[in-house]
Amino acid sequence: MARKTNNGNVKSARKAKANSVASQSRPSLRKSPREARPGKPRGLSNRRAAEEAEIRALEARIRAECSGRVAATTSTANAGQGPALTGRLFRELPISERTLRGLEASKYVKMTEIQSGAIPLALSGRDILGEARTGSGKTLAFLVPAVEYLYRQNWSKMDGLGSVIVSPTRELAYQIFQVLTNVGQEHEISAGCIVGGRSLAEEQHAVANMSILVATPGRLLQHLDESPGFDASALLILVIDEADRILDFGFQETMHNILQHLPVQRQTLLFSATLHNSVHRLGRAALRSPEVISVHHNAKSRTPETLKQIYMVVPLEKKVDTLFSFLRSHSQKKTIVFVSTCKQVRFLYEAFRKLKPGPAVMELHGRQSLTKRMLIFQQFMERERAVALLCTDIAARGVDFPAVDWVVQADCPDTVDSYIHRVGRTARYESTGKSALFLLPSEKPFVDKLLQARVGVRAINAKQSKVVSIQQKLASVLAESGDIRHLAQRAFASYVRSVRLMKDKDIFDFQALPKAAFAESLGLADAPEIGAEGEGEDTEHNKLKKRKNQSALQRLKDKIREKKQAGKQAPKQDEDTEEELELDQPPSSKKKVGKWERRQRRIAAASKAGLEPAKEAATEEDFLELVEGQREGLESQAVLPIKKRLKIRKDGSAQASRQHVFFTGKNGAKASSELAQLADELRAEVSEKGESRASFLRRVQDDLATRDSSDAALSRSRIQKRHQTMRRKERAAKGVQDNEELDCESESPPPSPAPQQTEGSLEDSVPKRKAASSVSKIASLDLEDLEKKALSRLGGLFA
Ligand SMILES: Nc1ncnc2c1ncn2[C@@H]1O[C@H](COP(=O)(O)OP(=O)(O)OP(=O)(O)O)[C@@H](O)[C@H]1O
Repeated sequence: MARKTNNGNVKSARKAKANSVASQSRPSLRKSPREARPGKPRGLSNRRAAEEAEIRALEARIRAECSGRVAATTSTANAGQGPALTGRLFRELPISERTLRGLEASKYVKMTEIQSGAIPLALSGRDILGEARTGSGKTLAFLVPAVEYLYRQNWSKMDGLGSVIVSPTRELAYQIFQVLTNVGQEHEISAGCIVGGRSLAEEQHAVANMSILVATPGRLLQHLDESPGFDASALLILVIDEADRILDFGFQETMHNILQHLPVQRQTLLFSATLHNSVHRLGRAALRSPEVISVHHNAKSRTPETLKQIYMVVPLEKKVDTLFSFLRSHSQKKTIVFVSTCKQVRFLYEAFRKLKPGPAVMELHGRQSLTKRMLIFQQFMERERAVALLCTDIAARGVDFPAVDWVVQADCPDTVDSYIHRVGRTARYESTGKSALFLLPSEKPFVDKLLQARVGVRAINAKQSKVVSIQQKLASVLAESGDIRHLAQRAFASYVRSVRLMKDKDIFDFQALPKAAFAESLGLADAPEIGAEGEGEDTEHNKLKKRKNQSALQRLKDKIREKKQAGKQAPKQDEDTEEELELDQPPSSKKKVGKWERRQRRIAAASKAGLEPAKEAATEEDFLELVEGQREGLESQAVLPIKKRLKIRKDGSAQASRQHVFFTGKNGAKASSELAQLADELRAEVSEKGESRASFLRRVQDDLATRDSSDAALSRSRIQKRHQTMRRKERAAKGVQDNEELDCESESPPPSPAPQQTEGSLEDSVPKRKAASSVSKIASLDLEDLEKKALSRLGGLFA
């Protein structure tokens, strides 16, 4: 049985037994299994003798059943017509009992199309270029031949590296390795997984003894270059999974260097759900007259038929609200959310952790440590529902999370191929799934590209009533936490930069991005600058530049905010601390609670986040509505109006520039409400006269807004004048002249000093009762004044 070592490698507990025998001779390079075997002495035990007999029988069967050449492109008979499984059993293949037991223990009995197409050819020693839809079982299509080849060669650790599987990401490498340990559990073959992010020295000790390695390209090359005793010169079989991604990731050079270390005479298998031209180019360099197995070549759709795909047109400034609302409406689902950059993941994760959309949120991106990535990966695998994984494209390829209900692409992918891989994280194998793509209005041409590539998507709108605005909440979160504000700035900058760097300028229009509104939607006061370097980040240089361009008022506000935040600054967490790994609702620490209690908790959480609890129960059907009058798959105008709200920051300043800002003086508050009442009355009157309600409303509101502050100042000066007049009259009644009074004052004991009159502290200069009556009088005076002016204007308009 295989056992795991500390560094995650798997070794056979009994592999040493055969080593001494195997090391006596190495198989010659690029021999067919049949040719390679005779030079290799085998053990003498009965079991070994039985295995020898089995191997001989297998080789005979492979020659008879698998060696016939096939056409350059093979499409299976029922390509794309039905379930992934064919009627063919693994047991029918010429493979060892050990592998069969491993497959059956993992519940693999029947083969999928790509397996039944590729495995027999691979067993016969052919090079293969294999293309099949996401989730169609490509992993077994290359693992079974890889294990079998080594078994038939009686390969041991003394022979060096016999088989290597190259994967573009650590997560995928880890997953392939897990499948390998299941399928190969009965074999006495040592296997390991080597990926970046671990100690090279620790791995160096182990790799020299490995017969099969699953590796990321960079780390593999590092070992080939630097690890003493690591010998790949006798390699039998090279597998490149997600070959196109390996090239996209810029691993071309690395792959070519790796190939320099490998024998020319070897078998090579190359697999992906999307094989494009660059893969064929690599294929020419790495493969010898390959068989092209393209299972879904003639299928109606390039994506699984059990996948329902929709898209929504979401303006950039509504994206975060829409994503939050989507998760809230699908709180019991298992969802993967893709965004363009690590920094967006970081920000959304921290923000959503605070605002709690409903499902537990998790984050996965390339800036996490390996340990953390693996932990999150494992945790998301194990969660069955009520969880949302926010991630970058590192989780887009190959990873096989079970039972994912929804894939949401919050940012448009760079290519159709990326789209196909992302949505492929759901509807895997025989299960169903759904995907939603958010497109900016300027990105709508991407739909045509999808349709041209045989990817059917339907236009859907989000129901307006189900989209909640979290902008105000985000602004508060940012005001409270300097760290999250910093993340928001970085998320903004990295997204904008990513759009600018996109190659497809027909889809990605950097100029069309509503940057200020986008920044506001993230809770930021204004858009961070996007410069050539250190873009949008809080570098000293950027801060200085920003300050220079700001108004004096803005600078003062920022200063106050910074001071406040300095007081509240939470202790900074180390990026890789274990606390950060904890989920919002870790399943292990959860006590079993009743339905009622769960609901109460949900309500409490929702009200804490300032959200109405009733909405939390909304279902996906409540959230989505089909765009009417649209042909399936065609573009639509899916606009998502979201209620405009007055955004008041913690420091009291209003956020949106076109908002009506109320006068905040003690008298002003009253005046404002009365003015609003007047405006209402006038509106009713005007609608009778037939003026457009909207234009009138705008006019009166503008008028009121500009007048609020000047009226308040006017009121104060009138009160002052009236008081002075009253005092003068009182004195005149007493027969005292102003100058006499002054003289008197200098001679008599000094009266208590008159309070200084400052703006907004009018009542302090007069007795309280008097002040109150004055305020109401002044307010009504102003109203009369305004009313007269408004009516005279209306009279002019409607005369
Ligand atoms: N023959 C089979 N019988 C039952 N389940 C299978 C079989 N083959 C594969 N599966 C299951 O189907 C799922 C998808 O398989 P796999 O990850 O190999 O797909 P893939 O084609 O490599 O997908 P991707 O293109 O996304 O990498 C896995 O959960 C796997 O266990």
